[in-house]
Amino acid sequence: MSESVIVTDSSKCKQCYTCVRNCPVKAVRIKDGKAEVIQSRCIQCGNCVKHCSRKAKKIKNYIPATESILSSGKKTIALLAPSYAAGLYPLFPEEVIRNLGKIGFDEVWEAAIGAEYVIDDTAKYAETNANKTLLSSPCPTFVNLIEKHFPKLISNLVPISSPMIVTGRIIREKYKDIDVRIVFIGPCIAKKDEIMQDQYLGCIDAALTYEEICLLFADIDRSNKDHLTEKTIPYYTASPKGRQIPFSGGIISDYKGRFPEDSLNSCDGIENCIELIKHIERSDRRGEQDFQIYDVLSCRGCIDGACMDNDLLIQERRKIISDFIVRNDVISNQIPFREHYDIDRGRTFHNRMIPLSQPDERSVRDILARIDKYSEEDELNCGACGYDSCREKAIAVYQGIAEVEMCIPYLLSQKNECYLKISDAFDTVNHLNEQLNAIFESSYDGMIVCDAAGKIVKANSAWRNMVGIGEIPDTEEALEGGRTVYPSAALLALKEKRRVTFLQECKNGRKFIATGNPIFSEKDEIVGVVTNIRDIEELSRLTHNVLKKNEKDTSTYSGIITESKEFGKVLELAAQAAKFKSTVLLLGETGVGKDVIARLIHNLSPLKEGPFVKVNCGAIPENLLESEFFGYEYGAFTGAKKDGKIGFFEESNRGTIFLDEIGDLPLSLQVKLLQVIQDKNVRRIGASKSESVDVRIIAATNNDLKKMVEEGRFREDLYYRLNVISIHIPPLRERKEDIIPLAYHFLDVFNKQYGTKKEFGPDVPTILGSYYWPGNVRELENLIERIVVISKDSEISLKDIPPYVKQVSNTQHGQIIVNNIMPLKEAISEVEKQIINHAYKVYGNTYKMAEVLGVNQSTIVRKLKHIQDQNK
Ligand SMILES: Nc1ncnc2c1ncn2[C@@H]1O[C@H](COP(=O)(O)OP(=O)(O)OP(=O)(O)O)[C@@H](O)[C@H]1O
Repeated sequence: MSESVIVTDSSKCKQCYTCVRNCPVKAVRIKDGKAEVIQSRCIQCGNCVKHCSRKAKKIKNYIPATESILSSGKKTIALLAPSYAAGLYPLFPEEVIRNLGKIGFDEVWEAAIGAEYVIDDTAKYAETNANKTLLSSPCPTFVNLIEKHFPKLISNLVPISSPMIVTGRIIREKYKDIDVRIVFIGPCIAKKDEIMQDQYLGCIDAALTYEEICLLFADIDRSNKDHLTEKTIPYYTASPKGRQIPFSGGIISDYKGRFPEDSLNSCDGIENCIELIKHIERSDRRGEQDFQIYDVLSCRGCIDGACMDNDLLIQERRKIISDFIVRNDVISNQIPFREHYDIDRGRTFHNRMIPLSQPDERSVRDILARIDKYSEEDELNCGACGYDSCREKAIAVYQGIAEVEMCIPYLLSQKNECYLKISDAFDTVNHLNEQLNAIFESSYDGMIVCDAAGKIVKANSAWRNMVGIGEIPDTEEALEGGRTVYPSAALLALKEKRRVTFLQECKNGRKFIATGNPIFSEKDEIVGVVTNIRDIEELSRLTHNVLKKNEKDTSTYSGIITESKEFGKVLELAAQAAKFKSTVLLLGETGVGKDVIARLIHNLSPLKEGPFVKVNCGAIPENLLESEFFGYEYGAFTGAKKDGKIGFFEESNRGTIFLDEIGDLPLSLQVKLLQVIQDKNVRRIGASKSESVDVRIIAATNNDLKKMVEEGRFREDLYYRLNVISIHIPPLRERKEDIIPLAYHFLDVFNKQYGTKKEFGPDVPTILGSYYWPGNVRELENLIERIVVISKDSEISLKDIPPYVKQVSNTQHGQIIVNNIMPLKEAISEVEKQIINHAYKVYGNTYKMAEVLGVNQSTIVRKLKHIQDQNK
């Protein structure tokens, strides 16, 4: 195989894929992001060279070879392509000939001389091969196209050498006894390849483009040696017949009269050529033949060759050549070439096709999936990769000539994802730093960080205040040296390479519990130490104050403890309801505080001086209910007290009757209750007349009364009578803020009750705060009582907490209660938000949260940030 005519300068290639896009035969391979021409597929049309804005495509340079030819002392002949008059414009032909002489050529020949033979030979061949469609062969790009991509049509090519080769052979025949050197000058890249073909070796020695010859001409001007090198050289010219070959259809224009006009056609432009080939293949298959001879040129004629380097329009070039065709007076010594040489003008063609492997459907889909294209919808076919469709590109990937990452939309989405990850990581780091600083600075403990030499690199204000130091001295002596603290936990931890805790005294006389924590590198070397100091006395004072403050804040409704918004609303509603005598219905699970609220309403109401009578409707035997509620007269029934009995209603006259567990009231009594509410009258059993009563009714239940009404277990009319003002008291798990204050409250209550001074140890309130509390406040109250009674030490520690509380707290197995119907996505994000918020309140530490919630710490940081942003 001949050497590459077009190569890529990879340092200039910038992955724009323009060459891939413009290559009509996909002869560009992308490897490691760089384009390279696949010589075995390249047809040297020059499209990639023309379209590369980076000028990264280089064509084989014959200038050095030409220069050595010119200085070889041998007879040198310049062979000008038939388009030269337009290609070298604005140089006029006479100037071109003169310049060629100046740079050292001995003669100039027009390749159009050989064209005359080619035209005749093609006609003769056509006459003897009338039964097949013939394709002219002077255009080397078109010949490459057939040989490398459509070899089936090789037999359609006219086996005649090009005008360049034919003229070259004539020259060699004419000067067969002389060692001549021939340099072809033309507009074509493919000519550089043609001269290297085995069958033409030794015919043409170099093939220059017009641009290259101009560079050599430029040397004349630079050397300013015009007068020294001036010589008149022979110039062999062709007839008009040969000179028209650079036009599209140039060969067949001579055949008028010789062939029927409807048997001749021309085709130019590479895309049209490919279409023509497909058309002929189809026609051949069908045994049809529409034209006998096609004159084919891959460019729009040689006048539009790949290396026509001037700015002329094609029409202007056409005009120049048309004028030139009939000019016979270019220079004084031009020699119209009329000699005849019987040389070999034939040629052979070869099948040079190297087929690429074809993938099956699955392989294509696999490749597409690698760039997130799973369905046809994902295939954008944007063409940015140089291929018309994602599928074509996937096939090219399979064939090893494209790279899967060449997809710009995919790369952009990757870039965005990457950017998001990086910015997330930055956010996380910043956030962590901020958090760390905030924690460090706001810590109640005094904290310092020292380097491996024991020099303080960071100290929080608590530490400075506690040890009584303003500025931290910038020396290793800052600690023990100045006896700021003694002994220094930091220095001891550094020395002993382990965590140390002991009582430490400061210069100002204060004593602290100090802990030094050495920090080790991955190589197990000490890189520093973090020390914290804690003033135990101060801490206990503070705890006491906090508890006192809590008591004060939460005692607006004496004995009722709350810190939550939810329960705060209940209190507000209760206070509002208390102002009127309306019936109030309290709804809520067992132990949530319905009793507490009922008493509150009574105490805040105008009836507060009157009685508050609580009746547990579920606890009274059914046969006694009526008499308990309404009382009875003397001798009303067997077993009745002698002097009769006053009922609950009468007992609560001018006060409040609190009907707890109202859902347990049998239907028979529900009717009677309804009457009392409506008539405000009660009649004792056995009595002849009713007594009026002035009672505020508060009912409570943990049942779903509405459902009971639907099921016929509770009277609807009574339900509406009771449900004038309903107050829902949320369960404790829905107002977690109340748990810890209530826990402290009950601790206080039972300490007083049992004469103890028990305290919660570390982590106990946190564990209590995380428990699910199905029995609500009552369960909490009972648990604290039990702990106070049972725990042995004055500090209540985790071992005193029953395992079921710890277990549920630790594993967060709390049941999630769903009250509303909402879109699942919203619900999930709401649950996530609540869990994260809750974990944050409980742990206040993203690492611990991550551990408990079973996700990465970075996920926690990101989600927390998202939640906080939402709340802004
Ligand atoms: N906010 C609160 N502050 C202080 N103690 C409370 C509070 N809420 C409830 N308690 C106490 O919790 C215990 C249970 O409360 P309460 O009896 O009011 O609940 P309940 O809803 O009426 O229960 P049940 O449905 O079982 O009758 C009581 O000892 C009560 O004093």
